[in-house]
Amino acid sequence: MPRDLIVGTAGHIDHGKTALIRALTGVDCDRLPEEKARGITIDLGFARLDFPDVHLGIVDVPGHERFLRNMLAGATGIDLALLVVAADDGVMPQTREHLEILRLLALRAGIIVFTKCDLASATRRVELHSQIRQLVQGTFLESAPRIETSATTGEGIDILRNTIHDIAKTVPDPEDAGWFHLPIDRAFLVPGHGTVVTGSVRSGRVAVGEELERFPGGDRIRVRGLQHHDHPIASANRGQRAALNLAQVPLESVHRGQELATPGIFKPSRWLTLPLHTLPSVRKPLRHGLPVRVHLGTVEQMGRLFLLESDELPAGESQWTQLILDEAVVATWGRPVILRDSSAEHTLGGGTVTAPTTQRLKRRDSTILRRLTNWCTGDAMTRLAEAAWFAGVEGIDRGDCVREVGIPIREIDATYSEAIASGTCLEWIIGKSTRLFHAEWIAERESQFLARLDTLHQQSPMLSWHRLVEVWEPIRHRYTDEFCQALVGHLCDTKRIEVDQHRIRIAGFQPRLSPNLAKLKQRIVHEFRAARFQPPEPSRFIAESKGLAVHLPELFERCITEGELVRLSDGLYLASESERELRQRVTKLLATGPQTVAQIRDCLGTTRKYAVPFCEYLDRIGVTRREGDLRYLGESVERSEE
Ligand SMILES: Nc1nc2c(ncn2[C@@H]2O[C@H](COP(=O)(O)OP(=O)(O)OP(=O)(O)O)[C@@H](O)[C@H]2O)c(=O)[nH]1
Repeated sequence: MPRDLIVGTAGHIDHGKTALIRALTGVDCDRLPEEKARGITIDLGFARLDFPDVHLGIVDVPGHERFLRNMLAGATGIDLALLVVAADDGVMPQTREHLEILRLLALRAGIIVFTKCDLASATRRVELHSQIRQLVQGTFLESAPRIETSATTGEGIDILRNTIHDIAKTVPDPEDAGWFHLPIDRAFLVPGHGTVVTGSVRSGRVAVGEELERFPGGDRIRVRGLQHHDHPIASANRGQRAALNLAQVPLESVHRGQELATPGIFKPSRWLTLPLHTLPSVRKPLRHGLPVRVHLGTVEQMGRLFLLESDELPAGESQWTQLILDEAVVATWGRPVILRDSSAEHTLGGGTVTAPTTQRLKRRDSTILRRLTNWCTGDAMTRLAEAAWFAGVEGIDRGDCVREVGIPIREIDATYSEAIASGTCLEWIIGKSTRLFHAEWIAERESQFLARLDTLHQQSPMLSWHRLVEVWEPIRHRYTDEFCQALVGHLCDTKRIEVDQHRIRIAGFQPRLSPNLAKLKQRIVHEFRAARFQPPEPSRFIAESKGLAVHLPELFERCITEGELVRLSDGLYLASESERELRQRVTKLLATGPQTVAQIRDCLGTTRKYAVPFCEYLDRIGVTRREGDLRYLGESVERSEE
């Protein structure tokens, strides 16, 4: 199977790009009547150049500075550039600008083509080589082949054709992202067929009959037919020029700048975050808030610059930047963006998108800047983790990974699992969907939550529990209820909190007593000890505890958990020593034979009021056993004696 690649021209107006493509392929790319009349290229032109092992789609771009937006739309999808320089003119403004744009588009392969060499003497040609050597120094074209040609005499055309073939063979196979993406660069009507759009396929594959998503808008459209350089094809793949016949789509609704993609990958956003590099030719520093013209794929959109590191970005420097666009666009990690000034006179700079959907970020925040750098330069797992960190409470899912991490679909599962296995990310079920969160981001939320709970414990040290809503209230506006539930569940699973229905507390929390409460507790215990088998009623302490009465139930609970009191029944307590003595005395008495409640009462030196519930308590715990009016030794005692 031959490979498919896209070749694009670049260079100053009238430097012979269109004539060169005609000489190479026989195709005249200037198809508009106005282009023919004025002798200049206005819009993109297309041709093909096929070799047995590689098929090249050629995009011819205009050189005129006024049509730079069209040049950008064409240059966005190319794999190999032909930088065209007319031998008589030499390096001119758009030679420089187009080269800068190719660099910003992160192009790696290209050829320098000197045209109109029939007009240049041998000395001029030498000069030209030295001029271009200086221009391309330090760029991807530094060691590119330089071919002297003339479309008029045919000089060098065959050599150029062979060189294109050789270089095309060296262009590494672009990674197959596994999903279809085509930025639309043309739309027209074909009588009898309807609307047709064309573009360079940036990734993946589409077949006739498949459904795609169209952006902006996100509506679904069906591909009724496909063509490749005027020939019907069943499917179109990366690196091909493709024409798609769209079913039931009126021409008026389609235009350059729209994008077609496999459904579910893109998410429109008005925010793009990227490290922005300014061109050395920029005349004055770019200011924070500057209105700019943003080119992304074939899209051109007005927006503003938000500098994240300082208030100005001088020429030839880089800085983390957010672009806020007037209307939402679609991007993925690694997609190139070019910025021009608002009046479209100068290219200012560009970069590749790191965060395609992250909303406004805090400026001058070292954590954010460090994490953005990780997201930009890290391996797939690091990028995924950072995307999850920036997604915060939203988390990310597998679909988001394609867009935010820039990895092929087939690698998602492995990267996703690695992030979980390494402990970098946590996978939680939120409502009905499974989302991935950054473990550190979650840890920060957990600390906030625990700190809040701790504050409540400190404010009410006697209270063992707090209502969940009370803990959650101050921060709930930032998180969904489903997220709150997942967070509490995780804190509980990891044994950092205890949950009792809608009440929570820090695991192992023991209420602390204020001095007044400690005194009250001491008095209670003292009185129970002194009263022995005629214990006071708890309600007795209400009057004397004044404002502390509300804490009495908890105070009694605490006396029990600390082993000072034993609860015999509702409202009836004994000091622990008395309860032990009760069991011993009654056991001893019953060892002599069965006894009535009255006999037990006398043995304990108490009243009937207490003797009856004491006996019932002893029955319950198996110390005694009732038969009619008599009490016998219970099972637990008999067992312990066996
Ligand atoms: N003598 C000579 N003239 C040439 C050659 N190639 C192109 N020309 C002439 O140069 C002029 C511009 O050529 P084009 O091919 O339209 O230039 P272009 O770079 O495509 O122009 P734009 O796309 O408008 O920027 C035309 O009049 C061509 O006939 C060449 O090799 N020798």
